[in-house]
Amino acid sequence: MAEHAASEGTSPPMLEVDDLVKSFGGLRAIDHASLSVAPNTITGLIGPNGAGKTTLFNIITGYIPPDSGRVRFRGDDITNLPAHKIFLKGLCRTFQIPREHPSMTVLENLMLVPPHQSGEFVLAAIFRPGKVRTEEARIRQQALEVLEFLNLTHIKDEYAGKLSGGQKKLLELGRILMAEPAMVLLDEPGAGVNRTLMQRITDNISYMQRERGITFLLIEHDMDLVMNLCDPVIVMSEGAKLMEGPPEVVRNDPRVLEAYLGGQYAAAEG
Ligand SMILES: Nc1ncnc2c1ncn2[C@@H]1O[C@H](COP(=O)(O)OP(=O)(O)OP(=O)(O)O)[C@@H](O)[C@H]1O
Repeated sequence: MAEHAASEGTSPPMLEVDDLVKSFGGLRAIDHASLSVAPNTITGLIGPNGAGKTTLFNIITGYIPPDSGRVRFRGDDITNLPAHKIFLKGLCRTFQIPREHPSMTVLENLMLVPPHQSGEFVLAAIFRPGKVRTEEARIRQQALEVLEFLNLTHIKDEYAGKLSGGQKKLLELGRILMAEPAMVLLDEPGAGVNRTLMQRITDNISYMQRERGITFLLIEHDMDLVMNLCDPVIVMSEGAKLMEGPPEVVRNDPRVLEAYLGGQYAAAEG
């Protein structure tokens, strides 16, 4: 974590959001939001309900256009690019990776992920079967390694539709590893999972950042997960960045408490 702090400011940002604005009718969901994510960090994005976190993710990943402002990924302006082009640039959101195919095995599900497999093309299979076989063998080997890493080898031949909710979440992380993106946006990876599984998910995200150099930006309401995993933490409130800092600083900042309590009071009054 200290390494991140040391490298901040020296390396160019992985992701930059510059003065974004997005309104839905009369409601300004994103209100001149600017923030950046440093490479090789697990950056947390927190904030009360309605702060604009999901809308921000939707704009970054090309699902909705902003009214104004820019998004840059590894220095490239990606504002208004279609979602699939952003994905191919290496910025991936978990649900962009196709959902598991319930009638295929866990192993087959992983093997489907990498883009541009020549095995997908019938003509390639007919005219260059050797190349297809080699590539398939390589992808199979990669999938087996991912399964071993996630401790899922014992269920590699199970149908994905039969997995428990927690196993499906781990398979989702496996699909990220297969896609080899530069950056992943995660929307509440800890939602609806028990503590043991939460720990496995946390460990896996840490591993992907540490060993594979993947940068993460994750929305999470579970403060334990945020405090254990993320550094820095960005706090959003009313459509813009309220503050950013290491988890222990954010946790104790009175502005953050006020933003959350304000939201709760508003909800209670509403
Ligand atoms: N498609 C939409 N049409 C109209 N209003 C929307 C739309 N999407 C989001 N909003 C509104 O924009 C505001 C920000 O919502 P958003 O979902 O981005 O917040 P959030 O921080 O992700 O909240 P939560 O933590 O509850 O998921 C909210 O007031 C929401 O009702």
